[in-house]
Amino acid sequence: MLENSLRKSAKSSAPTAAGIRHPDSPVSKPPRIGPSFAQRKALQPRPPDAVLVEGNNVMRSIDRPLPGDVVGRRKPQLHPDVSRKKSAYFESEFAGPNRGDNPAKTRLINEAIVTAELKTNVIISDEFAFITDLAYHLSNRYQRPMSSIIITLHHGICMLFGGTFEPACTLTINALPSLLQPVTNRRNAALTQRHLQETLGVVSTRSYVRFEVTPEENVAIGGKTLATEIEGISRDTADQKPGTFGRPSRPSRGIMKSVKSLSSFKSNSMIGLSENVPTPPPSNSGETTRIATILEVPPTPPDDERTSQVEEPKALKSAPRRKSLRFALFGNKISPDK
Ligand SMILES: O=C(O)c1cc2cc(O)c(O)cc2[nH]1
Repeated sequence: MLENSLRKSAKSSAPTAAGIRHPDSPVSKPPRIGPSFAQRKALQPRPPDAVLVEGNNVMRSIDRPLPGDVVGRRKPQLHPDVSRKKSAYFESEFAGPNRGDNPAKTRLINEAIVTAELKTNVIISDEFAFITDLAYHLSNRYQRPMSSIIITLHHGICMLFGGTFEPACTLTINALPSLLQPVTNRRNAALTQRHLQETLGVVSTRSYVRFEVTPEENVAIGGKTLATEIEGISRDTADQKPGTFGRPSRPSRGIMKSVKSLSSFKSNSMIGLSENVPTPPPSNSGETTRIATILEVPPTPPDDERTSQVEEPKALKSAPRRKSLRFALFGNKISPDK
């Protein structure tokens, strides 16, 4: 597709274990190949494992800074329970699940789509693994099902970032205003840039994340905006209140229609994980694999999603690699070297 010299030179460079190749920069010299990602990860200084809640296997760190914390500033130590509740409060306030009193509306909002567009000059040979990992990361960050995540990936493109062609990327995230609050953005920027550093090998200083608020009026599916859909639900709910006089509810445009329209959209045109619809095969293989059961609401972010101490690796041509979500989903069905 792209036949420019950047891509050609990148193509000629040896692929790494992760199947990711960084373009040889015509401007600055490409970095020397260093130790593998696993070796670098093992060498990285990591804070000692957090004290676990006594007597069980809860793996969540209690020393993780809360959203809005200035890392490094001394703060009074909170009791672990208080700390966890406070963290959970922020997580649920700024990212779903929203718990309104209208279930149909709540569901629409909790399943509102988050789109992400990633552009990078790095060449990713296993697009499926990369995009699946990113989708899982965003599904976790924004607390919505995988079927509510849309990602477009443009890789191996010609990108001049801050005057050099070193590995870099831009990521634009579109979501409803409630999901893109300043505190949430601060946290998600750090966590997502760290994710990109680990999966793409792009240091956070060369990864530009842009959060774009997209109001309900500005998104549509099936010819109807989300705002219209929500208004319809509210109107129908008001109509159905006992003792109120409103227009009779029309079954074809009622609550169930609204919910059904979204779910049928999800199962028909999206991955439809809960429906056991086959997922796209890895781009480099012809096989079709069924995804195992996946939780509708993703689990609490794993312990490794700490915002602090995001290490900047030396610029390396070797590909970073971390265990793909696919292995959690598919077990041994896919060979790890794909
Ligand atoms: O952006 C969304 O998540 C979104 C838009 C939209 C429009 C619509 O008519 C629906 O029924 C659902 C929906 N979700």
